[in-house]
Amino acid sequence: MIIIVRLAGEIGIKSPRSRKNFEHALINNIKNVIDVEEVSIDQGYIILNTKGDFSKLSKVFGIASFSPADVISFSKLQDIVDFVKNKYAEKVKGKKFAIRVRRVGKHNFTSLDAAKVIGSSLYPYSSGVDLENPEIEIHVDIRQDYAYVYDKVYEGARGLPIGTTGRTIVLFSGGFDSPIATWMMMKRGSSVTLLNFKLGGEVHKKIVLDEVKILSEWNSGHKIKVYFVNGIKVLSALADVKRYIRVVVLKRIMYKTAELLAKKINAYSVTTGESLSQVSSQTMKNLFVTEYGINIPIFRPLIGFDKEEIIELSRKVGTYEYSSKLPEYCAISSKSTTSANLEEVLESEKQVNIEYEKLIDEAEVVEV
Ligand SMILES: Nc1ncnc2c1ncn2[C@@H]1O[C@H](COP(=O)(O)OP(=O)(O)OP(=O)(O)O)[C@@H](O)[C@H]1O
Repeated sequence: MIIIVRLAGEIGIKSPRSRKNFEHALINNIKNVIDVEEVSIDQGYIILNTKGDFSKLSKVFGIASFSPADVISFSKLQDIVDFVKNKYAEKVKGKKFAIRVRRVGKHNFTSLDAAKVIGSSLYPYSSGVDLENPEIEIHVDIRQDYAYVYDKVYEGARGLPIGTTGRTIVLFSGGFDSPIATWMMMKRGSSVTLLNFKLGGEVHKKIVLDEVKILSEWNSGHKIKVYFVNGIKVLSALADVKRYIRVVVLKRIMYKTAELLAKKINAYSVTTGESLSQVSSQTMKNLFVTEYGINIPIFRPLIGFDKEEIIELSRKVGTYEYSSKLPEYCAISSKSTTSANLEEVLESEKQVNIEYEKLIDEAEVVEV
């Protein structure tokens, strides 16, 4: 079966060299998720020859849409008309239809001419033409001496192919936000490595891994590594830190651990699920204090999202069910200040004894 894959818009406007790299990465990613016997590139389309189930393409980033198609060669317009009539006369029975023609190459007819004759040949079998709301839409994409004919256009996930924009370390709590922040980075073509401060024992770990399993369906066949560090040990080291700044100090420890891990595995950013002022630790002032002195870009893809928007996305992505099971582990966040004092936080941090290298070395690493 032939499948036409349309590249997500942005890939099409890249320079020829980068476009080639993106196409190459996308083809490899596609091969990771479906059985491809043959592949070629044809003016903005990737053409796949596949035998198996192609539905997994809907979760491969970098694809705008895709269609199973017939490919026919022709020498005159009538050849196309005959093919479409043979294939669709039965299918348009009792239905309003539309013919959509796109044309590239030199021909002695225009796209409109082609649509008219193809349409006229099907008209007697149908309930008429409806260009606004057709019940069946037949597409004919004409090239020089061949054409793609199809009637289904499946939505792709858009974005950029995974693996094309660098690796990020995601601070992954397992709540609603960080899985969606992860998905947003994956959508922009990033490879992700997850870092979880395990605060709720095996229950916490299981929820995280269930979410990672869902996210890996969107990861174009690549594995996702999760580092579970001992969060309880970190919490106990914070016992003497004043309660109202404890959560800010904890977040700084998380950022620092993520920064160190990024350097170890050649990642170039840290991603979090923070959204401006969603909770007290996420006010602009507290984010400033939390990020102070951290020497790696911190990405917060959800910074401008409302909680409802994040939850809606989590239903679409598939993590909602698991995120909703996560109990509130950050009990220390109650009585937190919304305006931490930088000097006070830095001073308290000096009293906390954390061996960052050891935290990472002793982490349990699971690959999903
Ligand atoms: N236990 C944890 N392990 C790793 N990262 C964490 C942990 N807790 C919080 N984070 C990071 O800090 C961000 C903000 O967490 P916070 O608890 O303040 O808000 P939240 O709304 O509960 O976030 P989430 O919905 O992602 O759990 C999270 O999105 C995540 O990136």
